[in-house]
Amino acid sequence: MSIQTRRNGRGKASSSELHDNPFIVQYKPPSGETEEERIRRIRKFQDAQRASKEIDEGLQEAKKLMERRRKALKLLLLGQAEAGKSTVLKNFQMAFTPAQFQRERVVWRTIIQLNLIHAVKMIIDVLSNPESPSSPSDSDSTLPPSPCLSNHRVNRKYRRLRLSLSPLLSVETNVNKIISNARVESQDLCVRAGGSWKSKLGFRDSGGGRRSSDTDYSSSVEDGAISDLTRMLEASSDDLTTLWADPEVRGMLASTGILINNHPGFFFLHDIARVTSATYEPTDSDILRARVRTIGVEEHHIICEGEGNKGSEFFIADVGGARNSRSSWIPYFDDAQAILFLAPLSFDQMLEEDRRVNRLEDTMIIWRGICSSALLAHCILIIFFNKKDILQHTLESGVPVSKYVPSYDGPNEVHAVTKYFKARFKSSLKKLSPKPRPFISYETSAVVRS
Ligand SMILES: Nc1nc2c(ncn2[C@@H]2O[C@H](COP(=O)(O)OP(=O)(O)OP(=O)(O)O)[C@@H](O)[C@H]2O)c(=O)[nH]1
Ligand SMILES: [Mg+2]
Repeated sequence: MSIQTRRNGRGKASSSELHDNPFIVQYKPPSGETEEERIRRIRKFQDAQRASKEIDEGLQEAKKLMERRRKALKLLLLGQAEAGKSTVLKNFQMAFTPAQFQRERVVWRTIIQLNLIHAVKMIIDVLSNPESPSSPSDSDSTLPPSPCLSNHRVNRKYRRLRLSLSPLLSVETNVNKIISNARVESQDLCVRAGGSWKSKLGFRDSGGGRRSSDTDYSSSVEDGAISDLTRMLEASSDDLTTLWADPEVRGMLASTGILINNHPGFFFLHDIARVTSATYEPTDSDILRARVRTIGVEEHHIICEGEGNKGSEFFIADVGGARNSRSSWIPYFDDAQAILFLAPLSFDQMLEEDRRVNRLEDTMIIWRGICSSALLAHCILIIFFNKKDILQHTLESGVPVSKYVPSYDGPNEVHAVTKYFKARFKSSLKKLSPKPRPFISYETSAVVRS
């Protein structure tokens, strides 16, 4: 789309080409043109030429990107909400683009602080209202409310703690508003697909680019809220430690049926002094434990940095797994070469978006849909039986698989349970796939760095 015409063999435009070119025609000198009009016309012509050149360069860039995209491997991460898709993506980024990931650490620090405060909020809600916990219990067991809250002394103690933590909670609300999409109802921190939430948390891409004064203003508001959060957390460290160390609090959480090991923020409660310190820098393990719910589809272009595979490229699409996000997966089916399907064997858990639906049952329904899809018939399917550590913990704590899956009559032990479900997933692929495909599976704990 260039103003310049195609050239003849000697690098000159032919007179007929010049004559026909609508851009040239538009800027032809009219008869009786004054000197002032001539200068104005030439300036306009030069502006148009500049704009055209920019469009040409943009098109060239887009063409190059499409060509690179055509050659690169395209992966699609699928699975229900909280299956671990974004965590697997972080593993890829840590392994293949460590320098880029290093620059993002600042973002994860704030997310982890918010995750920690979210867990504290959950505890406070339970303390305030033990008979109807704000977070429904994780499993479908119905346990009686805690008896310890009837005690007045205990109530007074929690009221004081809640009061002293209230400034921290209001700062958290401010930061949440900056980065989240407030319209989405969820227990978790939600972000819209795209990198803008990361830049709000201080991540500056190496590309940089000029910032307008408006951007400078909102950045300073955001930076202010984030440093308030850090300051308030440090000031609240002792209160948080007291709250978490209290055996009555633990007892009460246990009695409401909330499985604290399954909630991201609770992991950071085991390390309050470190995470609330003003100089806190998250480790890789912390970042893998951090939780941000994906809404929509985020596509990541990975250009490997390491020696062995430097310059190799692939595209990974990370999708939101909640039920109302699943229709946004379909446009990505066309292009995908391989699907990494995350299938935690959470046999005793319910979906957050519909507490009547068992998580593992839901995962199997999604898997059957993927196996039978004609659009995905050409795709390599790889299944990750993720959250193996949680499965182990659940089984060791005595939760019987047969209570949830009556057809299971094997031992209540990780190896046997995994083998049983693996066979069911494999059989669905064999039965439903439009053409034969190998069953490729791994047992993973995505929070452990590979
Ligand atoms: N213990 C344990 N936690 C995990 C594992 N994999 C992921 N998690 C945690 O589970 C939470 C949810 O993981 P995500 O990767 O955000 O889940 P997702 O599939 O991207 O979820 P959506 O974005 O809502 O679709 C995070 O706090 C992770 O740290 C695992 O193997 N073991
Ligand atoms: Mg996600």
